[in-house]
Amino acid sequence: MAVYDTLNDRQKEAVFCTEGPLLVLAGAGSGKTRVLTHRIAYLIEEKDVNPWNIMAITFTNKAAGEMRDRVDNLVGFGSESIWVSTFHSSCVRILRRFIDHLGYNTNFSIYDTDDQKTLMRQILKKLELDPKTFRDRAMLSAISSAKNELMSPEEFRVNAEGDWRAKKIAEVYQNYQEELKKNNALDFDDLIFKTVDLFRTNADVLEYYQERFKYIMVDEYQDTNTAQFRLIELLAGKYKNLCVVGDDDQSIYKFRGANISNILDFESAFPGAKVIKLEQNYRSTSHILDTANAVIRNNQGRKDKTLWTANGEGVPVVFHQYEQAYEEADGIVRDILKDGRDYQNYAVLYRTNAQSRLLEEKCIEHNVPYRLVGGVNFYQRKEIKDVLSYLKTIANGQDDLAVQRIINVPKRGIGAASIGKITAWASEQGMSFYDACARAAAVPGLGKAAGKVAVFTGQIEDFRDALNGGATIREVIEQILADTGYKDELEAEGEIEFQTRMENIEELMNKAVSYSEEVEHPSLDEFLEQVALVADVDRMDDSENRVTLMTLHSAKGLEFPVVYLSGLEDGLFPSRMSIMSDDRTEIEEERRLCYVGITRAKERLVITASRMRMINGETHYSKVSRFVDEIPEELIQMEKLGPRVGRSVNRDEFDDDTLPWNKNQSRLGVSKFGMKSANMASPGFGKAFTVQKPASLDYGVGDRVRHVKFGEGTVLSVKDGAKDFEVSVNFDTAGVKKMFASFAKLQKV
Ligand SMILES: Nc1ncnc2c1ncn2[C@@H]1O[C@H](COP(=O)(O)OP(=O)(O)OP(=O)(O)O)[C@@H](O)[C@H]1O
Ligand SMILES: [Mg+2]
Repeated sequence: MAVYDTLNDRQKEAVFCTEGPLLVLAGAGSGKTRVLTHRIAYLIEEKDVNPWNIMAITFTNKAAGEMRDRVDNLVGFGSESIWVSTFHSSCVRILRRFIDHLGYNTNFSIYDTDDQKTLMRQILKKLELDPKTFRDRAMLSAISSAKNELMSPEEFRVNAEGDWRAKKIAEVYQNYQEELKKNNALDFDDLIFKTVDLFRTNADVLEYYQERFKYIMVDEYQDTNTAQFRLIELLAGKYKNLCVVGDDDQSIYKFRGANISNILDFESAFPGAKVIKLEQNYRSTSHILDTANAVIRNNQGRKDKTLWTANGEGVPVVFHQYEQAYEEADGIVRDILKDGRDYQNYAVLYRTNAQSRLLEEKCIEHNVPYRLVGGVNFYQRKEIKDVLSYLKTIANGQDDLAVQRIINVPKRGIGAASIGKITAWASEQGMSFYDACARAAAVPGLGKAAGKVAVFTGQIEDFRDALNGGATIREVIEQILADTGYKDELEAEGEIEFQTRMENIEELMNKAVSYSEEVEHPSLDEFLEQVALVADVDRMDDSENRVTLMTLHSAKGLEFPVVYLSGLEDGLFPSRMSIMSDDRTEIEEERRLCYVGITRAKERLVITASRMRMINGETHYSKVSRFVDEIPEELIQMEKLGPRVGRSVNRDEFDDDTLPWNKNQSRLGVSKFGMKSANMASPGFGKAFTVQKPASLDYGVGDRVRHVKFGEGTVLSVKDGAKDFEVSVNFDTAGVKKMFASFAKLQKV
């Protein structure tokens, strides 16, 4: 029984209690997931339960994979026939077998968000509903909520009585379901909805699965929604060997229909349920744990839990406030390098995906390998590549790939065949693709497309004129988005995608603004050059030893020796929306998210914030997050930093009076200032691109130097600019480039 010896008594109790409903309700890091894996092992090894009869449900595919690994390690055999999967993938397996009972074909397709939107747009058109009043995204979200609550179109209609808009939505829902069925398709929410439907209407199918899954376990139970609850209730209906583990303090998916009462009402839903509370945290030091407890204590209406640890105090939690968001990112990466462990020991967590951009950049700049979880590398994102391709085309039009990328984005009716003809003629004439486009009328066989190409080059010329006439890069980007119809095309894809993509583009615009503020004579060429330096991530090696960058939401259930919680600013985290909401539970959900973040850390927790952050091209001044204020002073250490990287602060200095707002002025603690005033307010403003200017350079004119991207070259000139050395290098293959010394990091060879 050596395996179980590593469990404490409470954990053992939970592992050995195999029959009947069981709720393990416990705080973070108390070994809930560990109980589940050991319980599976115990069932198989000690209770002779056939692995085939065990189902374990986790929240993400990643968690499912980890759980299977853990079970594999413990049991070593038979783990492949245990169902360890997410709700959705379990349901797909069930439906692939039995959905014909509901009149679908078992080879049904699963619609992703894009498919859903396409379908929805068709329906809105068919029903002649004004797409401004009935936005596809809003419709889909209403339908999703209905499905999460197991509400059919008919029920929706009955509920909608007397409400004109709701009645319309009911009609949309009805049509949407009919179309899905016609296409033999299910959307994501249908997977669970239809499985519940199948079980409710087919007693024999339900019984088959009840017999099959004699033992059911659910991790992260606090985040199940009503439909998922029903599903579990049905499956466990016969044997009632259901073990769920969760932590009401970690419920962070209310916006996806998670219903916290599933966990709070477990005992009434499953009479005779045993409840076990785990109180020892094995993950974190007491400083970290006390910090987490101090924060979550501010939520009302929670089941009070005591959580202690024998891990010792550990090092204090550290808090840094930086002046600028890029300094914050830089400070984090430098701290990682200073701390000096293998990279895989670190996770940097943030509230919104847009925050990853600066972190990625600083990792690249400092040569720190990283993995971005649940997101695409900023510069690999379609919209960023598109906008950069426009800028490259405007800059000189010599980058054929860039021009070809956007010649039909947004759609201008210039097809692959036309592009092929232009390409062929361009190479025949020995000119660039863009130059050929500019002479479209001369391209043989282009026909009607020639006119469309001319419209495109006309637009590019307009943008060039604007730039030459003094427009800023940001203004040109805005003009591109509006004049080409790019923004409209994005918007047509649906609200969620639109918002995310626009946020990313806005990040790029922030970058352009920072750049323009920084240099005396900003130029598009130089901007693109600087972007190219950081956009190049290909040289990253492929090893597992990387820093993890991810949102707080995707960090659930995971643990890391060192965790950085970044962007702890009122208005960002907690989010501006939650602060403005009259519904107190919104802030409480943010606070739970903060609790999740803090409790990911095993040994070291570093909390960071920035006083200024660019959001949508405007500088926002933010107060330190209220969550930081909830941490008792004795637990948190304000560390002094060098003046260039960040200013040392102690809590008194955060007093509202010292900052350019006061409590009464701004409920949000966020004030907006125009760029100029922001610049005056802080002499250090706007250095998103430069690292500290080196005191001197160890190379001079005539020396040979190496650059990570451009290779070797000879230094042509060095200019001692106000903020940095400007170095001009003639690279052997890449030609002459002008760059900032601190940024280019040239090595003398
Ligand atoms: N009895 C124990 N002895 C030693 N280590 C333990 C014990 N119980 C749990 N741990 C370790 O503590 C850490 C946290 O455990 P686990 O991930 O199971 O907690 P959890 O309650 O699921 O956390 P979360 O709420 O974040 O999901 C893991 O590294 C686990 O291996
Ligand atoms: Mg867990």
